[in-house]
Formats: sequence, structure tokens, C-alpha cells
Amino acid sequence: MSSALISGKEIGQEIRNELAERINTLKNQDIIPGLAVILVGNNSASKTYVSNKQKTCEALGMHSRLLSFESDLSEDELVEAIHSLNNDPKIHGILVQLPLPKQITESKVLAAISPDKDVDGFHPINVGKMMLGQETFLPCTPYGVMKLLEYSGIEIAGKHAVVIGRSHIVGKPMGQLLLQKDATVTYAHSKTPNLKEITLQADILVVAVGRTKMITSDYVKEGAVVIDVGMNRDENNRLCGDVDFESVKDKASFITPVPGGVGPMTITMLMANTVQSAENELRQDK
Ligand SMILES: Nc1nc2c(c(=O)[nH]1)N[C@@H](CN(C=O)c1ccc(C(=O)N[C@@H](CCC(=O)O)C(=O)O)cc1)CN2
Repeated sequence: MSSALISGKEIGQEIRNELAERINTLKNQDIIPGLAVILVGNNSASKTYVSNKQKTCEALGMHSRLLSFESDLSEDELVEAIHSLNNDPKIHGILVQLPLPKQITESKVLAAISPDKDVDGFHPINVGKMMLGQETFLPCTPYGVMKLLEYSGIEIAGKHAVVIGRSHIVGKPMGQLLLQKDATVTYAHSKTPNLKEITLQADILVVAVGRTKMITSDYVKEGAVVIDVGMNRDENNRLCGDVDFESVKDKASFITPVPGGVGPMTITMLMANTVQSAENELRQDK
């Protein structure tokens, strides 16, 4: 079987076109959605992601602000910067680029962001709402995966979804979102024995382990949908995922590439959450 490619580049563009219309409607009511991105330190991948977020904001006609700090910034200074953004009427979304330097406790910083501006969906209140299936900002990567499945016409209800990975920002919310769409969900992770036995049962396999090309065709059931959230560098420093694309592509029914699959959706859904936040503010003002 040869698989259909799920392009995050194309689906992301389609969603951004829809967002452009919502942004225009907001502008007609004198609201420009504004995103503040906080970068601490010099991590080169983080710098690239932050710059791409700013470029995407600009392309959509949104307001973007970058707060860039040296890596020795204290936790208190960071929290103070967040408090000031919480009170800034031009800013509808606040994002702290992860990972943070070691002296800063991630959970403390994320909890300082106002839940109303938490466009990453990482605040404990928003995580709780997501778990309860209430309306809230969804974490951008799993939200993007759900959109890839939806726009590709892939049925979720009644399917067995296996999520490999249990991080707070991808694995855990990913399983929840699939469960809310009536999939039967199994979580697997680095301590799961007999991983292959489990992945071979998956109709939908989402891989977020951070290990280069770990999932080869012998882990995949014929006709499965394979979503690769991994972002690694191979021995030639080329970007690649957790899935061995060349071996899996002839077995899967649908597959995401790396690059060009899940990655571009992360930024698109961040824009969607920021636009949603601006619309929420408008609703509250009425
Ligand atoms: N506060 C957050 N920090 C981090 C998040 C997040 O969602 N919120 N996710 C990742 C990094 N990330 C966004 O921040 C991100 C990663 C990758 C991509 C992407 O578009 N990847 C491209 C390839 C890009 C390249 O060439 O390097 C692709 O897959 O096609 C976007 C966003 C950790 N931190």
C-alpha cells in the first residue's frame, strides 16, 4: 500500500486563510490580535521558532512583540515581565518559549500567565478545562494534529489510537483530545514493555518520543495513520522525525513528513488561539 501524505504546510495555509478573514472582522472593530513571545537565552532552535512565529504574525497582519532576555534572567524578573503583559490591552496572547534555562521553574512561570492570554494552553486552569472537555486554549501541537486528521477526512471515533510519549505539552493532551473524539486510546512511553505489540494494534499512531527514526515499518499495522511529532537531526544534521518515513510510507494509509507535517501546524494553531483570545475579549466587552 502506498500512503497519502498529510501536508501540514498546505493544511496550515488553508487554516491561516480562514484566520485572515477573522482578523479582518476584528480589525473592522478596531482590534488587532497581539501576541507577545518571551525568549530567554540563546538556544538556536528556539530563536528560529520565535522568529517564525513573528513572521507568521506579520504575514497575517497581527501585532507581535518579542521580549528577549539573557540566559541569566531570574525567575522573579520573568514573572514580573509576564505580569506586565497580563495587563497590556494590546496583547491577547502570551507565550514563553520552551525550554527555559535551569534556574527557572517552568511550572511557576507558566502559571503566572493569565489563563485568558495563555495561547499555549499550558496554564493549569486551561489544562483542567481541556481534561473536562470545556472550551479553552488547546496546546498548539496536539491541536494541530487534530486539525491534520480533520482536514484529511480521517475518522477517529471507534479507532484505536496509540500515543507514544507522555510529555505535558504533546503526549498527554494528544491522548485526551483523541479520547474526546471517541477513539480508544493507549499511551506508550520509554518504560513500556513490548512496545511493538501495542503499536501494531494502532489504527492511528502518534509518535512523540524524540528518538530519530525509531518507528520502522515492523511497528506499524498495514493501513494505519501515522503522525510523526518528532523533530531530530540525523547523522548528516538533516531534520528528521521519530518515524523512519521511507520504510513506513508503503505500509501506512496516511503519513506526515518531517519537515512539513506537524511542525507548521504548531505555529498555525498558535495564531488561531491568539485570534480566538482577541475574539473572546470582544465578546466580554459587549
Ligand atoms: N512555548 C512553547 N515552546 C515550545 C513549543 C510550544 O508549542 N510552545 N513547541 C516546540 C517548538 N515549536 C514551537 O515553539 C516549534 C517546533 C517546530 C516547528 C516547525 O515548524 N518545524 C518545521 C521545521 C523547522 C526547521 O526547519 O527547523 C517542520 O516540522 O516542518 C514549529 C514550532 C518546543 N517549544
